Amino acid sequence: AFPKRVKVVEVGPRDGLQNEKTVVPTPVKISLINMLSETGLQVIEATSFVSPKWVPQMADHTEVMRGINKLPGISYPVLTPNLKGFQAAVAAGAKEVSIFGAASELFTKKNINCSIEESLERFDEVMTAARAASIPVRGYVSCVLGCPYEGKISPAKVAEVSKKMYAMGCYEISLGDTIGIGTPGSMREMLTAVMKEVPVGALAVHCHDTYGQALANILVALQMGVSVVDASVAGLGGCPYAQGASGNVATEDLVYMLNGLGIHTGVDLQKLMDTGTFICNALNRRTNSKVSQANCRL
Ligand SMILES: CC(C)(COP(=O)([O-])OP(=O)([O-])OC[C@H]1O[C@@H](n2cnc3c(N)ncnc32)[C@H](O)[C@@H]1OP(=O)([O-])[O-])[C@@H](O)C(=O)NCCC(=O)NCCSC(=O)C[C@@](C)(O)CC(=O)[O-]
Repeated sequence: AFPKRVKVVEVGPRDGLQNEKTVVPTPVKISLINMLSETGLQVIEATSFVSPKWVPQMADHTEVMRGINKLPGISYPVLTPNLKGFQAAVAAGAKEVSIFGAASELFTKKNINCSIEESLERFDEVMTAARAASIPVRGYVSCVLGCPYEGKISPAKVAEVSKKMYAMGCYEISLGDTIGIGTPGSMREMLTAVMKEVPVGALAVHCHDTYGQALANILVALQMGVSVVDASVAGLGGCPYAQGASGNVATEDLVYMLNGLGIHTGVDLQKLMDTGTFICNALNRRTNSKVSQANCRL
Protein backbone atom coordinates (compact mmCIF):
# COMPACT_ATOMS: atom_id res chain seq x y z
CA ALA A 1 0.00 0.00 0.00
CA PHE A 2 1.21 3.51 -0.76
CA PRO A 3 1.66 6.06 2.04
CA LYS A 4 -1.10 8.69 2.23
CA ARG A 5 1.36 11.57 2.47
CA VAL A 6 4.88 11.97 1.21
CA LYS A 7 7.42 14.48 2.47
CA VAL A 8 9.37 15.86 -0.47
CA VAL A 9 12.90 16.97 0.44
CA GLU A 10 14.03 19.57 -2.08
CA VAL A 11 17.78 19.27 -2.65
CA GLY A 12 18.17 21.46 -5.77
CA PRO A 13 19.91 24.45 -4.14
CA ARG A 14 22.57 22.10 -2.74
CA ASP A 15 22.80 18.88 -4.77
CA GLY A 16 21.78 20.74 -7.91
CA LEU A 17 23.95 23.81 -7.73
CA GLN A 18 27.05 22.09 -6.29
CA ASN A 19 27.59 20.61 -9.72
CA GLU A 20 27.12 23.64 -11.98
CA LYS A 21 30.20 24.47 -14.04
CA THR A 22 29.90 28.23 -13.77
CA VAL A 23 29.65 29.77 -10.32
CA VAL A 24 26.04 30.57 -9.58
CA PRO A 25 25.75 34.10 -8.11
CA THR A 26 24.69 34.12 -4.46
CA PRO A 27 21.58 36.31 -5.13
CA VAL A 28 20.36 33.71 -7.65
CA LYS A 29 20.72 30.97 -5.03
CA ILE A 30 18.87 33.08 -2.49
CA SER A 31 16.05 33.84 -4.95
CA LEU A 32 15.79 30.14 -5.83
CA ILE A 33 15.42 29.14 -2.17
CA ASN A 34 12.94 31.97 -1.51
CA MET A 35 10.80 30.87 -4.47
CA LEU A 36 10.93 27.24 -3.34
CA SER A 37 9.77 28.39 0.09
CA GLU A 38 6.52 29.63 -1.52
CA THR A 39 5.68 26.29 -3.17
CA GLY A 40 4.53 24.39 -0.06
CA LEU A 41 7.72 22.36 0.38
CA GLN A 42 8.53 21.59 4.01
CA VAL A 43 12.24 20.85 3.61
CA ILE A 44 14.69 22.74 1.39
CA GLU A 45 18.33 21.75 1.61
CA ALA A 46 20.07 25.10 1.33
CA THR A 47 23.84 24.62 0.99
CA SER A 48 26.91 22.73 2.25
CA PHE A 49 29.49 23.69 4.84
CA VAL A 50 32.22 21.77 3.06
CA SER A 51 35.71 22.82 2.04
CA PRO A 52 35.63 25.51 -0.69
CA LYS A 53 38.72 23.83 -2.16
CA TRP A 54 36.70 20.66 -2.68
CA VAL A 55 33.42 22.21 -3.78
CA PRO A 56 33.88 25.86 -4.82
CA GLN A 57 30.19 26.13 -5.74
CA MET A 58 29.20 26.01 -2.07
CA ALA A 59 31.82 28.54 -0.84
CA ASP A 60 29.11 31.17 -0.23
CA HIS A 61 27.30 28.94 2.29
CA THR A 62 27.26 31.55 5.05
CA GLU A 63 25.90 34.32 2.78
CA VAL A 64 23.19 31.96 1.48
CA MET A 65 22.11 30.92 4.98
CA ARG A 66 22.04 34.52 6.18
CA GLY A 67 20.35 35.84 3.03
CA ILE A 68 17.32 33.57 2.66
CA ASN A 69 13.90 34.25 4.16
CA LYS A 70 13.45 31.38 6.57
CA LEU A 71 9.73 30.79 6.72
CA PRO A 72 8.14 29.18 9.77
CA GLY A 73 7.32 25.52 9.25
CA ILE A 74 10.09 25.01 6.70
CA SER A 75 13.40 23.37 7.53
CA TYR A 76 16.55 24.47 5.70
CA PRO A 77 19.12 21.73 6.41
CA VAL A 78 22.75 22.01 5.30
CA LEU A 79 25.50 19.44 4.73
CA THR A 80 28.24 19.22 7.36
CA PRO A 81 31.02 16.64 6.82
CA ASN A 82 32.82 17.29 10.10
CA LEU A 83 32.85 19.36 13.28
CA LYS A 84 34.37 22.36 11.52
CA GLY A 85 31.49 22.40 9.04
CA PHE A 86 28.96 21.90 11.82
CA GLN A 87 30.27 24.84 13.82
CA ALA A 88 30.29 27.11 10.77
CA ALA A 89 26.74 26.00 9.91
CA VAL A 90 25.41 26.77 13.38
CA ALA A 91 27.18 30.14 13.40
CA ALA A 92 25.43 30.94 10.11
CA GLY A 93 22.04 30.09 11.61
CA ALA A 94 21.46 26.47 10.55
CA LYS A 95 18.82 24.70 12.63
CA GLU A 96 19.23 21.28 11.00
CA VAL A 97 22.24 19.54 9.43
CA SER A 98 23.05 16.43 7.42
CA ILE A 99 26.07 14.20 7.62
CA PHE A 100 26.95 12.21 4.52
CA GLY A 101 28.57 8.82 4.37
CA ALA A 102 28.63 6.06 1.80
CA ALA A 103 28.46 2.30 1.47
CA SER A 104 31.62 2.35 -0.69
CA GLU A 105 35.17 2.76 0.64
CA LEU A 106 36.52 4.28 -2.56
CA PHE A 107 33.69 6.77 -2.92
CA THR A 108 34.12 7.83 0.71
CA LYS A 109 37.83 8.42 0.06
CA LYS A 110 37.15 10.45 -3.12
CA ASN A 111 34.28 12.43 -1.63
CA ILE A 112 35.37 13.18 1.93
CA ASN A 113 38.98 11.94 1.99
CA CYS A 114 38.74 9.19 4.60
CA SER A 115 37.66 5.59 5.12
CA ILE A 116 34.10 4.63 6.10
CA GLU A 117 35.30 3.91 9.64
CA GLU A 118 37.00 7.31 9.91
CA SER A 119 33.93 9.02 8.49
CA LEU A 120 31.79 7.48 11.21
CA GLU A 121 34.21 8.78 13.85
CA ARG A 122 33.95 12.29 12.41
CA PHE A 123 30.18 12.00 12.29
CA ASP A 124 30.14 10.95 15.93
CA GLU A 125 31.75 14.28 16.82
CA VAL A 126 29.08 16.11 14.82
CA MET A 127 26.34 14.07 16.51
CA THR A 128 27.67 14.91 19.98
CA ALA A 129 27.80 18.63 19.18
CA ALA A 130 24.37 18.50 17.53
CA ARG A 131 22.81 16.75 20.51
CA ALA A 132 24.21 19.42 22.83
CA ALA A 133 22.71 22.13 20.60
CA SER A 134 19.38 20.23 20.06
CA ILE A 135 19.97 20.19 16.30
CA PRO A 136 18.38 17.34 14.37
CA VAL A 137 20.71 15.43 12.05
CA ARG A 138 19.83 13.65 8.83
CA GLY A 139 22.19 10.99 7.49
CA TYR A 140 22.94 10.27 3.86
CA VAL A 141 24.30 6.97 2.64
CA SER A 142 25.64 7.25 -0.92
CA CYS A 143 26.24 4.57 -3.55
CA VAL A 144 23.43 2.36 -2.25
CA LEU A 145 22.78 0.82 -5.66
CA GLY A 146 26.26 1.07 -7.17
CA CYS A 147 29.48 3.05 -7.01
CA PRO A 148 31.35 4.92 -9.76
CA TYR A 149 34.64 3.44 -8.45
CA GLU A 150 33.74 0.03 -6.98
CA GLY A 151 30.81 -1.01 -9.17
CA LYS A 152 28.38 -3.29 -7.37
CA ILE A 153 27.66 -2.56 -3.72
CA SER A 154 26.11 -5.27 -1.58
CA PRO A 155 22.78 -4.54 0.11
CA ALA A 156 24.36 -5.93 3.31
CA LYS A 157 26.98 -3.16 3.25
CA VAL A 158 24.29 -0.50 2.74
CA ALA A 159 22.31 -1.97 5.64
CA GLU A 160 25.41 -2.00 7.87
CA VAL A 161 26.32 1.67 7.27
CA SER A 162 22.68 2.77 7.52
CA LYS A 163 22.27 0.93 10.80
CA LYS A 164 25.36 2.59 12.26
CA MET A 165 24.28 6.08 11.21
CA TYR A 166 20.77 5.51 12.55
CA ALA A 167 22.16 4.15 15.83
CA MET A 168 24.30 7.27 16.08
CA GLY A 169 21.13 9.34 16.30
CA CYS A 170 20.26 10.41 12.74
CA TYR A 171 16.48 10.85 12.68
CA GLU A 172 16.34 9.89 9.02
CA ILE A 173 18.59 7.97 6.64
CA SER A 174 18.49 9.06 3.01
CA LEU A 175 19.58 6.27 0.70
CA GLY A 176 21.36 7.74 -2.30
CA ASP A 177 21.56 6.14 -5.71
CA THR A 178 24.39 8.54 -6.46
CA ILE A 179 24.90 7.49 -10.08
CA GLY A 180 21.30 6.57 -10.83
CA ILE A 181 22.28 3.05 -11.82
CA GLY A 182 19.66 1.14 -9.83
CA THR A 183 16.55 -0.53 -11.16
CA PRO A 184 13.28 -1.39 -9.41
CA GLY A 185 14.76 -4.86 -8.82
CA SER A 186 17.93 -3.68 -7.10
CA MET A 187 16.01 -1.00 -5.18
CA ARG A 188 13.67 -3.67 -3.78
CA GLU A 189 16.57 -5.93 -2.80
CA MET A 190 18.51 -3.10 -1.14
CA LEU A 191 15.48 -1.76 0.76
CA THR A 192 14.57 -5.25 1.97
CA ALA A 193 18.03 -5.50 3.55
CA VAL A 194 18.02 -1.99 5.02
CA MET A 195 14.49 -2.29 6.44
CA LYS A 196 15.69 -5.15 8.65
CA GLU A 197 18.02 -2.68 10.39
CA VAL A 198 16.28 0.73 10.19
CA PRO A 199 12.52 1.32 10.57
CA VAL A 200 10.94 2.25 7.28
CA GLY A 201 9.51 5.41 8.85
CA ALA A 202 13.08 6.68 9.21
CA LEU A 203 14.07 6.03 5.59
CA ALA A 204 14.19 8.33 2.57
CA VAL A 205 15.25 7.66 -1.00
CA HIS A 206 17.46 9.94 -3.07
CA CYS A 207 17.44 8.89 -6.71
CA HIS A 208 19.53 10.37 -9.48
CA ASP A 209 18.02 9.87 -12.91
CA THR A 210 21.14 9.05 -14.92
CA TYR A 211 19.67 5.85 -16.38
CA GLY A 212 16.07 7.11 -16.48
CA GLN A 213 15.07 4.80 -13.60
CA ALA A 214 14.43 7.31 -10.82
CA LEU A 215 10.62 7.45 -10.85
CA ALA A 216 10.33 3.67 -11.23
CA ASN A 217 12.72 3.18 -8.33
CA ILE A 218 10.83 5.69 -6.19
CA LEU A 219 7.55 3.92 -6.95
CA VAL A 220 9.01 0.68 -5.59
CA ALA A 221 10.21 2.49 -2.47
CA LEU A 222 6.72 3.97 -1.95
CA GLN A 223 5.15 0.53 -2.33
CA MET A 224 7.51 -0.71 0.36
CA GLY A 225 6.36 2.05 2.73
CA VAL A 226 8.98 4.77 2.27
CA SER A 227 7.30 8.17 2.65
CA VAL A 228 10.19 10.63 2.29
CA VAL A 229 11.62 11.32 -1.16
CA ASP A 230 14.45 13.67 -2.16
CA ALA A 231 14.17 15.55 -5.43
CA SER A 232 15.66 18.51 -7.23
CA VAL A 233 13.73 21.25 -9.00
CA ALA A 234 14.24 21.07 -12.78
CA GLY A 235 16.24 17.88 -12.16
CA LEU A 236 19.33 19.94 -11.35
CA GLY A 237 22.35 18.27 -10.01
CA GLY A 238 24.86 15.53 -9.60
CA CYS A 239 27.81 14.90 -7.35
CA PRO A 240 31.19 16.48 -8.19
CA TYR A 241 32.89 13.29 -6.98
CA ALA A 242 30.76 10.94 -9.11
CA GLN A 243 31.62 11.80 -12.69
CA GLY A 244 28.78 11.46 -15.13
CA ALA A 245 26.14 11.40 -12.39
CA SER A 246 23.22 13.44 -13.68
CA GLY A 247 20.66 15.29 -11.63
CA ASN A 248 18.15 14.02 -9.15
CA VAL A 249 14.66 13.13 -10.14
CA ALA A 250 12.95 16.44 -11.01
CA THR A 251 10.73 17.60 -8.15
CA GLU A 252 8.06 18.59 -10.70
CA ASP A 253 7.94 15.03 -12.09
CA LEU A 254 7.86 13.50 -8.62
CA VAL A 255 4.99 15.75 -7.51
CA TYR A 256 3.11 15.04 -10.76
CA MET A 257 3.41 11.29 -10.14
CA LEU A 258 2.39 11.60 -6.48
CA ASN A 259 -0.61 13.77 -7.45
CA GLY A 260 -1.63 11.07 -9.90
CA LEU A 261 -1.46 8.48 -7.15
CA GLY A 262 -3.59 10.67 -4.87
CA ILE A 263 -0.69 11.02 -2.43
CA HIS A 264 -0.63 14.33 -0.57
CA THR A 265 2.54 16.46 -0.64
CA GLY A 266 1.23 19.97 -0.02
CA VAL A 267 3.34 21.19 -2.96
CA ASP A 268 1.87 23.52 -5.61
CA LEU A 269 3.03 22.07 -8.93
CA GLN A 270 2.52 25.26 -10.92
CA LYS A 271 4.64 27.31 -8.51
CA LEU A 272 7.26 24.60 -8.60
CA MET A 273 7.36 24.69 -12.40
CA ASP A 274 7.68 28.48 -12.33
CA THR A 275 10.63 28.10 -9.96
CA GLY A 276 12.18 25.56 -12.33
CA THR A 277 11.80 28.05 -15.19
CA PHE A 278 13.44 30.75 -13.07
CA ILE A 279 16.55 28.71 -12.27
CA CYS A 280 16.89 27.30 -15.78
CA ASN A 281 16.73 30.82 -17.24
CA ALA A 282 19.29 32.03 -14.70
CA LEU A 283 21.65 29.16 -15.54
CA ASN A 284 20.87 29.22 -19.24
CA ARG A 285 20.10 25.53 -19.26
CA ARG A 286 17.17 23.36 -20.30
CA THR A 287 14.97 21.82 -17.63
CA ASN A 288 15.33 18.09 -17.01
CA SER A 289 11.72 17.93 -15.84
CA LYS A 290 9.59 16.07 -18.37
CA VAL A 291 6.47 17.64 -16.87
CA SER A 292 7.87 21.13 -17.42
CA GLN A 293 9.01 20.20 -20.91
CA ALA A 294 5.45 19.15 -21.68
CA ASN A 295 4.49 22.61 -20.41
CA CYS A 296 1.64 21.02 -18.61
CA ARG A 297 -1.06 23.51 -17.54
CA LEU A 298 -2.94 22.34 -14.48
C1 LIG B 1 35.47 16.57 4.28
C2 LIG B 1 36.58 17.42 3.72
C3 LIG B 1 36.56 18.80 4.35
C4 LIG B 1 37.90 16.74 4.08
O1 LIG B 1 38.96 17.34 3.36
P1 LIG B 1 40.47 17.25 3.85
O2 LIG B 1 41.29 17.97 2.86
O3 LIG B 1 40.80 15.83 4.14
O4 LIG B 1 40.35 18.07 5.21
P2 LIG B 1 41.35 18.36 6.36
O5 LIG B 1 40.63 18.11 7.65
O6 LIG B 1 42.68 17.67 6.13
O7 LIG B 1 41.56 19.95 6.20
C5 LIG B 1 42.14 20.51 5.04
C6 LIG B 1 41.69 21.94 4.90
O8 LIG B 1 40.26 22.00 4.71
C7 LIG B 1 39.68 22.80 5.75
N1 LIG B 1 38.37 22.23 6.11
C8 LIG B 1 38.11 21.06 6.71
N2 LIG B 1 36.80 20.91 6.89
C9 LIG B 1 36.20 22.00 6.38
C10 LIG B 1 34.84 22.41 6.27
N3 LIG B 1 33.85 21.65 6.73
N4 LIG B 1 34.60 23.59 5.69
C11 LIG B 1 35.59 24.37 5.24
N5 LIG B 1 36.89 24.03 5.30
C12 LIG B 1 37.19 22.85 5.88
C13 LIG B 1 40.68 22.74 6.88
O9 LIG B 1 40.51 23.83 7.74
C14 LIG B 1 41.98 22.78 6.13
O10 LIG B 1 42.21 24.12 5.68
P3 LIG B 1 43.68 24.70 5.43
O11 LIG B 1 44.36 24.57 6.79
O12 LIG B 1 44.33 23.82 4.39
O13 LIG B 1 43.43 26.10 4.97
C15 LIG B 1 36.51 17.53 2.18
O14 LIG B 1 36.74 16.28 1.62
C16 LIG B 1 35.18 18.04 1.69
O15 LIG B 1 34.81 19.18 1.93
N6 LIG B 1 34.40 17.19 0.99
C17 LIG B 1 33.06 17.55 0.56
C18 LIG B 1 32.71 16.85 -0.72
C19 LIG B 1 31.28 17.19 -1.09
O16 LIG B 1 30.72 18.19 -0.68
N7 LIG B 1 30.69 16.33 -1.93
C20 LIG B 1 29.33 16.53 -2.40
C21 LIG B 1 28.30 16.24 -1.36
S1 LIG B 1 27.94 14.49 -1.20
C22 LIG B 1 26.77 14.19 -2.41
O17 LIG B 1 26.56 15.00 -3.26
C23 LIG B 1 26.00 12.90 -2.35
C24 LIG B 1 24.58 13.10 -1.79
C25 LIG B 1 24.60 13.59 -0.35
O18 LIG B 1 23.86 14.05 -2.56
C26 LIG B 1 23.80 11.76 -1.83
C27 LIG B 1 23.97 10.96 -3.13
O19 LIG B 1 23.54 11.44 -4.21
O20 LIG B 1 24.52 9.87 -3.03
